[in-house]
Amino acid sequence: MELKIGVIGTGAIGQDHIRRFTNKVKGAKVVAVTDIHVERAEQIAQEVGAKFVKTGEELISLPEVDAVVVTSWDPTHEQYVLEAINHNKYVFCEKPLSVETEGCKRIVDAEVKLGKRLVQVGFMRRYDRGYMELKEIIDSGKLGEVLMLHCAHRNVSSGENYDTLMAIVNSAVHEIDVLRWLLNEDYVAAQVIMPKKTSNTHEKLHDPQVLILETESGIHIDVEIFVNCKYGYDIKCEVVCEDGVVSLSNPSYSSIRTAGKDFTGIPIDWEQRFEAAYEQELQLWVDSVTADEMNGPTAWDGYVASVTTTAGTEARETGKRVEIKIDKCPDLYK
Ligand SMILES: NC(=O)c1ccc[n+]([C@@H]2O[C@H](COP(=O)([O-])OP(=O)(O)OC[C@H]3O[C@@H](n4cnc5c(N)ncnc54)[C@H](O)[C@@H]3O)[C@@H](O)[C@H]2O)c1
Ligand SMILES: O[C@H]1[C@H](O)[C@@H](O)[C@H](O)[C@@H](O)[C@H]1O
Repeated sequence: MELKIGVIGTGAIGQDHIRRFTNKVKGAKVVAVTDIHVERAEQIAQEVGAKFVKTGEELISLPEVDAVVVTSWDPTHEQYVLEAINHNKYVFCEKPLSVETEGCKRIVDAEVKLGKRLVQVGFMRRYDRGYMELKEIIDSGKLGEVLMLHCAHRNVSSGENYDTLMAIVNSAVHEIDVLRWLLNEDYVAAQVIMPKKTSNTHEKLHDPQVLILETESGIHIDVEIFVNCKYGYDIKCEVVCEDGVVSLSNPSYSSIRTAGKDFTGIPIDWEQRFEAAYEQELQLWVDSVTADEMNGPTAWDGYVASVTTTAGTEARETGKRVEIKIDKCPDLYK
C-alpha cells in the first residue's frame, strides 16, 4: 500500500521533494498539493496526477492525505505542523520548525499532550554518507575523545533577501543540528565573530561570519558561514580528536590532471551536494510513517536548534558569549 502525501509549498525544495516522491522514493505517492502561487501548483498537480487544493488547512483535512510535507516559507511552518498534529497526521517539515523558539515549544507541547511523535524536521545532513562515517568513527572511540571541530558552510552566492540574521538562522542551523547529533551532546554557549566583510555582498548582509559553540563536555566548535564565496558549495567539517583527525570530503567520483595541476569538482549547490541525503531522508521518513514509528530528527531537535540559533543571534548583536539554556527534555523524545 502506498503512503498518500500532501505537499504544502511547491517552490524550489517542494518541487524537488515531489520529484523524489514520484521518481525515487518507494511506497509513496503525492496525492495533493497547494501553494499561494496557484498557477504553478496547479500545473505541478497535473504533472504528477495530484489534486490541487486552495489552502494548507484544506489539504491537511483531506481524508485521502495520510501524511503532510511542509515546504512553504519559514513563517508558515508552525501553523501547518500544529494543524497536522490536530488531525493526528504525520508531518515532515522543512527547517526551521518555527521561526520562534516559543513556536517550536508549542509544537513540542502539542506532541507531548498527544503522547505521540508525529513530526520530523528536514535536517537532511544526518542522512549524508560523509557525516554518517564521521559519526561511526567518533562513536567507535578509535581516535579517542573529540576536542575541537573546525567547520565551514560556504555557498556560491546569496540572494538580495538573505540578510545578516539568516547566516545563523537559515544556514548554520544545519551545522547546529548535525554537529549535536554527531557528538551526542548539547551546546552550552555561543559567540560570534564578524571578520572583514567581502565586497561580494550587500548592505544588509555581513558576510562572512564565524559562529563559535561550546558543548557540555567543553568541545570547541567553529563554523565559518560564507554565503558569497563564489567558487562552489563547500561544506567542511574537521573533527580533531586526541589520537587523530577525521574530516568530511565532498562527494567526487573523478578528477582531471593536466598541465601540472589536479582538478577535482566541487558541488555547485546544496541540491547537488546533498541529493543522496535528501533521497535517503525521504525514503526513511516514508518507511517510518508506514511502520507508525518516527525515528528521524524530532520536534525537540527543532526546538534545540531554535534555542541555539537565537543564542547565536544574541551573541552576534551583543558581541558577547551567550549561554544556551535548554529546557528539560520530555520523556517522549528520550
Ligand atoms: N533542508 C534544506 O537544505 C533546505 C533547502 C532549501 C530550503 N529549505 C527550506 O524549505 C522551505 C522552502 O524553501 P524554498 O527554497 O523552496 O523556497 P521557495 O520560495 O522556492 O518556495 C516556497 C513556496 O512556498 C509557497 N508558500 C508560501 N507561503 C505559503 C502558504 N501559506 N501556503 C502555501 N504555499 C505557500 C511560496 O509561494 C513558494 O512557492 C524554507 O523553509 C527553507 O528554509 C530547506
Ligand atoms: O545556506 C543554505 C543551506 O546550505 C541550504 O541547505 C538551505 O538550507 C538554504 O536554505 C540555506 O540558505
